[in-house]
Amino acid sequence: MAAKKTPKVTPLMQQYSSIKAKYPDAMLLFRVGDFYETFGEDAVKAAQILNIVLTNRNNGSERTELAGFPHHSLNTYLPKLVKAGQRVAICDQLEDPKMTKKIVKRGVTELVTPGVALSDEVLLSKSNNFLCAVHFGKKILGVSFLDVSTGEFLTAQGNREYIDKLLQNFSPSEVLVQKKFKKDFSGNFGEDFHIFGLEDWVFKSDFAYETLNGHFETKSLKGFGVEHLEEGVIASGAILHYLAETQHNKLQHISAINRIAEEEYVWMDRFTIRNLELYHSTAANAVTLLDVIDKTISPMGGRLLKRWLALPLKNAEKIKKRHAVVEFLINNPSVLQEIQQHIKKISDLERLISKVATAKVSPREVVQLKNSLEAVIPIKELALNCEDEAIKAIGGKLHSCEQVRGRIGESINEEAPVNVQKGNVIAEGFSEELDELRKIAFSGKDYLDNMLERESKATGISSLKIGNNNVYGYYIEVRNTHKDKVPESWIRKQTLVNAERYITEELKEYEAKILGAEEKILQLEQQLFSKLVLWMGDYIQPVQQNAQLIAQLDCLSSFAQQANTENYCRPEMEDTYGLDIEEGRHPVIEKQLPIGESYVTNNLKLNRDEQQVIMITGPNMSGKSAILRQTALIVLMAQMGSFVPAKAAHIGMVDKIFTRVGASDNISMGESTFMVEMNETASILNNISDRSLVLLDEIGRGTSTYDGISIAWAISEYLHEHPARPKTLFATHYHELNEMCERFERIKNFNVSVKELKDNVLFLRKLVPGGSEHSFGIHVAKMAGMPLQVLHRANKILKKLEKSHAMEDSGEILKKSAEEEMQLSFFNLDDPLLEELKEELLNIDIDTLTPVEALMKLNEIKRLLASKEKARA
Ligand SMILES: Nc1ncnc2c1ncn2[C@@H]1O[C@H](COP(=O)(O)OP(=O)(O)OP(=O)(O)O)[C@@H](O)[C@H]1O
Repeated sequence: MAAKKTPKVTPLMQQYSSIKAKYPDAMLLFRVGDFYETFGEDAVKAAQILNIVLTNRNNGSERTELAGFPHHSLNTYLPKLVKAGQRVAICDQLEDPKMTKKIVKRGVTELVTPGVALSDEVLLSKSNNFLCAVHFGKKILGVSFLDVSTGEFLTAQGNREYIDKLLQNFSPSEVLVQKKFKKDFSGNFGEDFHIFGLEDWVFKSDFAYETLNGHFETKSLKGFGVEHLEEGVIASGAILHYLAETQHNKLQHISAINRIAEEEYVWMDRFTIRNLELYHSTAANAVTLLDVIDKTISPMGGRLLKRWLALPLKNAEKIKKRHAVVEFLINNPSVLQEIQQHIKKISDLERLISKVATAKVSPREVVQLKNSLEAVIPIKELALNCEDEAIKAIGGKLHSCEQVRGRIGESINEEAPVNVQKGNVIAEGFSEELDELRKIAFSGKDYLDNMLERESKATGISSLKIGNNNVYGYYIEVRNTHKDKVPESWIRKQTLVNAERYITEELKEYEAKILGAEEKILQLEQQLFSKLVLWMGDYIQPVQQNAQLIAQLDCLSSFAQQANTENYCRPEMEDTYGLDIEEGRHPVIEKQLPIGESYVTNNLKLNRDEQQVIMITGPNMSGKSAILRQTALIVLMAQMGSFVPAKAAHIGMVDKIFTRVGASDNISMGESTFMVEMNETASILNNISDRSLVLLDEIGRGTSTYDGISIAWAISEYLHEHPARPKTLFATHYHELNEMCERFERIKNFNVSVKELKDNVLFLRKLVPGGSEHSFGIHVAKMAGMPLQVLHRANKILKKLEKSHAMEDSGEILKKSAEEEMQLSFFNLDDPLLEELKEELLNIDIDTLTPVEALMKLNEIKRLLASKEKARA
């Protein structure tokens, strides 16, 4: 019996499988003819993401899914795949199919991942696209960020909190970690990132130093000031390794690595960045501060503004310099207008030059680059003639890039196409050879007519004809009657009934020329273009420098324009620890008020001597949070160099801003949320300095009233007693906290005033001295449309509660010390619980315990005892 024939896998699929095996984590786009095809699971995913047809095909041994799209649609489909979080390996044909009889050689030419993207379709113009690596060192963590589309490469190292803050600031599109730390990463920094695991050996010190020094062609990294940051360097090494892995080898634009100079910037942790809604917001469609203040024109300006916002300065001199420029631009509107007019003509210089470095630039983009560099010239001249020293300095540093502009101008056609294959890239007059070829290709008929005329005259044959066929190419046809006049040098090729066909030396030459002319034109254009792009590699740094300087001017102009239209004032940076804001406003809320309503301004003063902690009480919705946030935003805007929404502001430099917002709903979030809130608050208390600004919004409300009050009290007391005396705003519902001002001299009560009407309250939104008597939650419920029945019932309950509450002295409760609580009657010596408690207590290290931790401990002990008592009952 004949053996059953096993169907053979086709050679194409064999090739596919061997390539796919090398990229198991990526979707493989396999070029077949004019299509990119995907197979199997990749095809299922691609069809779903791209909404293209999924088919089946028999590839020999089995059926497999298949989905594909035309190769010229790559730019449309690739970004969709990457945005969906796919890593995409592009597998191209590496030789011309016409040149081989065997199966075409194929290989992966690029691996596009969310963090390594150069295509405009994937990138957002005003945002960086960072690839990040995090190295979990023994004691500290290292981090590195690279935007391959701009060439910016940064590194830092520090504790978990610091790395967390940086991850928030730079929001990377992809994070590389050691495979074994993938879980730790999510545990520490959340699930919001695309993580990719790399092998352990990549995160080795020797390998990293070698890789970086190799890339920069240096002996050490001292020149960049990062040699000593071993953990950071390891992370940076992993990034460069990953780029090589993903077939990104042209990285000339990554010309430096910089340390993120932590000490130069205001410290804001992740909660602060989120709470203040600086540039991302938890609520969909919510407007961020960046949305409101960003008046930049260029993409690089937009990116820099975001960076300035994420990293406000601490150096008063640098801050004042920016303020001075903004003031100058406000006072010289024509200069401002002119600068902005020219910036409008500048494209994304930074990304264009990166494309030059990676050889991904198109002819049209090269022309854009030239035109952008041309627009820099009038800015340079204007800046050089400016009275303002800082602008003048920018003018001095702007590069005129004459050679690049000149070379591009003379070599590239102003109307060059996007695709070099389309031709007409190189300008006329740049290459003799090219001009000659073009003449042949485009004026072939004239040439032949001329030749015919010449030959007719020379031979005296009037009926000569020039033709062309597939077998003999170009020929001259002579009718039999004139056969005898044919010169000897002509070579006879074909005999027809009435005529003979000949070729001549000239015709042969011409034919060789014209036949290849068009192909040669394309080749030559590509060659010349590549040569130009390569040559431009020498100008990467000056162009990058121009991009940076233009970005700075753009940001400062944006500040000036915003200050003008929104009536901001120049903040005074003072050598004090105080904060004095006159008629301050919230820059975002004021833009969102319904037409006809105007923002109610508020004065606010904080200092370390008299008014260090302000306790702000007031009903829900009265505007407590707005005051807290606007204070932080004004400080932040001032220190990033902007003018501020106030009539006047005197600011003693702030070095850290902390904000905490209490969990509003302890039922849905569970008790653990409360503990998290406490832990987060504890971390503030461990990090405060004498220049810190602390904003606490309803801290402690996620628990029972007395727990909440106790905790809020303890925190405020701690902040007041702390030798650093940080400036603090505390918004709270607990009017009980108003008692604190009697015991602590630098705690002051304020409330956001409301006018009580018969059944309602009117929000006046003015911050006025003094505490408030009771809370107004029910009034707000009414405004929110709560049914009357519910409101009546709530009113009754409130009255009852207030009555019983009056009998207790809340101050007394707070004074109850831990010792007293321990002397509870059910404490029996033979009780095993006592042992447990004794151990707990002996293990407490009083020297390092913060008040909040003490309270939490106390809470734990109380709970233990309570459960015991319950068991007895
Ligand atoms: N100074 C102001 N001028 C005009 N409108 C304001 C002002 N302050 C706040 N508002 C408006 O009132 C709303 C509520 O303000 P905010 O959230 O600050 O109140 P709150 O007292 O913190 O409330 P809750 O206690 O519920 O958190 C804001 O969204 C804004 O629309």
